[in-house]
Amino acid sequence: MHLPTVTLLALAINLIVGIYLYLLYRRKPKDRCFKLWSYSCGFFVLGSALVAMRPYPIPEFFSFFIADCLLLLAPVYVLAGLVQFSRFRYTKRRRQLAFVALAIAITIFLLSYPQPGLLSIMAALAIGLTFCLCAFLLKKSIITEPIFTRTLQAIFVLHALLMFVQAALVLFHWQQLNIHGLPESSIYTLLSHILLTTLTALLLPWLSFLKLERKLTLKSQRDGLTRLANREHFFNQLEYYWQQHPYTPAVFMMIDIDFFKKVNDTFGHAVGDRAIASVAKLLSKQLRSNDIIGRIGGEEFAALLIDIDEHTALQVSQRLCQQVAKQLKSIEDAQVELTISIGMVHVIPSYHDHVTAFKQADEALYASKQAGRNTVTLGKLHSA
Ligand SMILES: Nc1nc2c(ncn2[C@@H]2O[C@H](COP(=O)(O)OP(=O)(O)OP(=O)(O)O)[C@@H](O)[C@H]2O)c(=O)[nH]1
Repeated sequence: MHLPTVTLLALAINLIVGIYLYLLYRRKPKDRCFKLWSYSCGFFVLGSALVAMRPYPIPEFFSFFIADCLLLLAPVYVLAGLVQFSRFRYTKRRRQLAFVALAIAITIFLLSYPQPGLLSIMAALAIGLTFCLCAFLLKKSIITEPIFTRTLQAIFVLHALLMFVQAALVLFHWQQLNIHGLPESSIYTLLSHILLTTLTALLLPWLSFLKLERKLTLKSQRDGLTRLANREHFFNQLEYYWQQHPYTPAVFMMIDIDFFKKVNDTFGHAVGDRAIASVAKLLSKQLRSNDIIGRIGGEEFAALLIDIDEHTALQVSQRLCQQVAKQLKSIEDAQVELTISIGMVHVIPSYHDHVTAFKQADEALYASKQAGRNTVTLGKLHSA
């Protein structure tokens, strides 16, 4: 294997990917990750170019110390770009810690650069640890595309292992290090390092595309006013539940705000909107996180309470009515006295189809309205 040729190829690819990422950043300046990753490619290219100059008479300060600092900054910038795809909170304290860690690494590089072997070990360990952090961040990723995130994570872990192997190789061949501060046997780890870096640079932009896709999907499933599932998404979730849990009992619930027309007529549409949003917030707070809830009409909501018996469901729904009446006595200084009516049916998906459940719950809701509102009616369902 001719190392200079492979290095040149990797430099060219990273340069092209770096320019491509920078152009993406110029097109979408809000996606700062593209800028960070394009800088990362730039650092890798500059660092590798300086490393390639080691056999030539240029000061070791540049070909060793500066080169290894640049090579370390490459994964650090990858890491910084990954933060926005994870649930990791980048607090002020964590930022300070990151700067301290980077400053320590650079000081160690500075102290060890006259000793190329030692510098190789330190650089490999620092780069390896940074790749471990990248894999850790991806574990907390908001991207729900397991094949993609796991592939990228595997590349980071492999890269980290490779760097640790390289450090071990230098340590075990301390007496026979070449001009680069590396043993001859490390040529394969170096080659793999170059290939993995290039592969990472090619894969990273996908993260941003997947995030955009996720954002658009979420937007199309949510109701703009309440942030609950919209009608279509609610019924999709319902169908999915019917298929996945045929024998788990559940309660299908229809919820409607009472005399809402009067609220609009008396206080105006803006207060009406706030009232709908407040009821939605209270309902989702009162239900469990695995229950399904959506806004299926103007002032009408539907919910599926999962794995629950009739008696408990009655208690839950009565509590919902009480809490709305108790907590929503005013909206933005307007003395709005909100109440809700509920109609519900107890279902076992394999015995009852969801269209009939919806119809029966709606009839039960009508019965609650007829009974004077601010009340709950439990409808009866016949097996399909
Ligand atoms: N502010 C606001 N009002 C809405 C929205 N969607 C529907 N509405 C209003 O909600 C009202 C619903 O009125 P009705 O269906 O007659 O029912 P109600 O007045 O609540 O009476 P009952 O349901 O019988 O207790 C209508 O006036 C709609 O214009 C919305 O998104 N925002």
